[in-house]
Parts: sequence; C-alpha cells; structure tokens
Amino acid sequence: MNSAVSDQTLPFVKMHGLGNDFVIVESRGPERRVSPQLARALGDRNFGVGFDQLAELRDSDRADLRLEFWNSDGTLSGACGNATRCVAAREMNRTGQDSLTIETAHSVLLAVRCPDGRVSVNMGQPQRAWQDIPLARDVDTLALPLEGHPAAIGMGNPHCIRVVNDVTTVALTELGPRIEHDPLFPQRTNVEFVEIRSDGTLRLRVWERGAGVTLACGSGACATAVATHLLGLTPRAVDIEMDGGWLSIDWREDGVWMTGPTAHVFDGTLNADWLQAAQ
Ligand SMILES: N[C@H](CCC[C@H](N)C(=O)O)C(=O)O
Repeated sequence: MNSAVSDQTLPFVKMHGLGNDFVIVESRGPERRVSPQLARALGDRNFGVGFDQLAELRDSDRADLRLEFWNSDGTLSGACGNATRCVAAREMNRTGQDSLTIETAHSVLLAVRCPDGRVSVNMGQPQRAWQDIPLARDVDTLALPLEGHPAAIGMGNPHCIRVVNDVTTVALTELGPRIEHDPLFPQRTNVEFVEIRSDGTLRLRVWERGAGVTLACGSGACATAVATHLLGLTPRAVDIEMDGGWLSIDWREDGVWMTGPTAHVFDGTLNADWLQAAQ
C-alpha cells in the first residue's frame, strides 16, 4: 500500500428506487472523481459500500446536469431509469423546483415531480433498429433467433425481453448471464423475463448487464412495456411489478414515461485511507 497519506475524502449519497440501489457521487466541476477501478471497489458490498449502479453527476451545457452510470463491475451504461429518478428527486428537493432536465448518453431527459410525490422521467424514444440496440447482425428484433424468440429494445442501453408463462420458475441466474454474453449482443445486454397477468399488469424479473439480479430496473421496465406493446400484448400504458415494487410506464408521443417512488437512505463520506487503497 502507498505510504503517502492523503486527506482526500469523497462525499456520497445512497438512494434506491424500488430496491434498485445507487451510490451518487458529485463530480460537477473540473475534477472527475470516478474511475472504473473506484466504481468496482465502491460497488463491492463487503469491501466497499455496495450498489447496483453508481450515478456520477457532471456539468452539462445542454441540461441542468449530466449523469453517467457505472455498473458494479466497473463498466459504463448509457441509461439507468431508477437512478435518474433518484437524482432528479434529490435535485428537485434541493432546488425547490418541480422539474429538471438531465443529459445522458442517450439524450436529454425531462424529470417531473408528481402530486403524489413520485417522480416521472421521460426516458426518450426506444431504439428499435438492430444497429442502434445494438445487435451483431440484421435480424427480426421482435423475434430474435434465441430460445423463446425474445425481443430486443434499446433505451440508451440494450435489453432482451422474453415473455414467459410464469416468471417465478425462470432460472434467472443461469439464463441471465448466458443471454447477457450471447454473441448476438456485441455490447452484452440486460435481460428481462416478463409474465402478462390476466388483470393486464406485467410481472417482471431482471438480470442486469454488469450487475446481475436486481430488484428493479427502470430502463428494463420501459423496454419491456415497449416490446409487449409492439407484440400486440399490452396497451401503451401499463403497470409493472418487479421484485422491489411497481413502476408505471406510458409510451407517449414524446417518449417512454416512467413513474415510481424514490428513497434517500443516507449520506456518507468515503474515508481517505480506503480511497487511497481503492485507486
Ligand atoms: N437499473 C437501471 C439500468 C441499469 C442498466 C445497466 N445494468 C446496463 O449495463 O445497461 C435502470 O433502472 O434503468
């Protein structure tokens, strides 16, 4: 270990949306705080803090702020719906505003506070062309040449959605990584298994690229609602239950709107010694 003593500490915020949990780090200003190595160390639930995604706040000249998302394996993702809602909730509390704009790798997203306290984000238009998702080759994106003929949809990140009769019997930890790494997905993929219930709601379980099984996935819920609508199975607006709770999805003219609760768990400060060892 480096013997030089650093007094650099790093404040962070812990939040979750439906049990999809996040560490949020302030990186506005000239100095970038997060590296792949730090994201991996911080994402470790035993040796670090633990999270499904790390959201790094950056300056934007197109929106109120820019967000970059890290998975717990140290890779970047172009979208994270639940972290976007959490950061939006915190920023709106801090500024007293009822809406804000957030630049992501996908586009500039609008977030608004609902009268009931939930937060809605317009996640933008889904990506349906095989090159944009991306897939490795030109195939029918609503009936992929894989077991069960799943659909592929991009929400700024790739999703593979398979409709099943009973999500409780799906071997998620076995099938999830196999599909995540299938050569059809050159940037890997998030994996969704969805059951369409008789009352019109959806029951969803998710294996996330770079993070594994999570209790909820906002972009996954959006991609799933788009896929089941395009398959003629659901209307444009649908309620989706995941292991951690419910999201309401509405694919409107101006994009896919996602609405749900957020929770602020605690604020913390990363210790200088720990940070030094993690670099
Ligand atoms: N939990 C996030 C998605 C993270 C996606 C990430 N695992 C990827 O590599 O694309 C959400 O609420 O949308």
